[in-house]
Amino acid sequence: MKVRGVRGATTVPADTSENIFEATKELMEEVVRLNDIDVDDVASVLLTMTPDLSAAFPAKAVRSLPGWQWVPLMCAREIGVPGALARSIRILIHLNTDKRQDELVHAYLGEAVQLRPDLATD
Ligand SMILES: O=C(O)C(=O)C[C@]1(C(=O)O)C=C[C@@H](O)C=C1
Repeated sequence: MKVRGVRGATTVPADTSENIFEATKELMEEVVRLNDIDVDDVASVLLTMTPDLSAAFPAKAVRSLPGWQWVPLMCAREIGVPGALARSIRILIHLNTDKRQDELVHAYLGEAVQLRPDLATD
């Protein structure tokens, strides 16, 4: 078992707490599904949002998932690089796993697929 990182990113159409909550839950559930993650193997989760998002803490959405209330979470602001993809939420899950780093599947949903086209699966 080693600690590995698995990533995800998504966007929201507007800066509302509902959008942030729903998009974060959807993204987390997709990364969990793609990698068959057991919450007991998760060390921590880092979440970032671009500077144009501030209506809610995305950590709250993660904590609402069944079994995730004890996982250490941290939200931070993404660097505001000019021209970067707007209204973006990113997650980095630190996971204890027997998988190699290249066996983990990262999820870039919707418009966020353009952030890492090299990782696109479809
Ligand atoms: O993977 C992403 O979400 C990206 O936007 C790409 C990238 C990178 O260049 O590796 C850039 C900024 C983020 O903080 C994380 C990773």
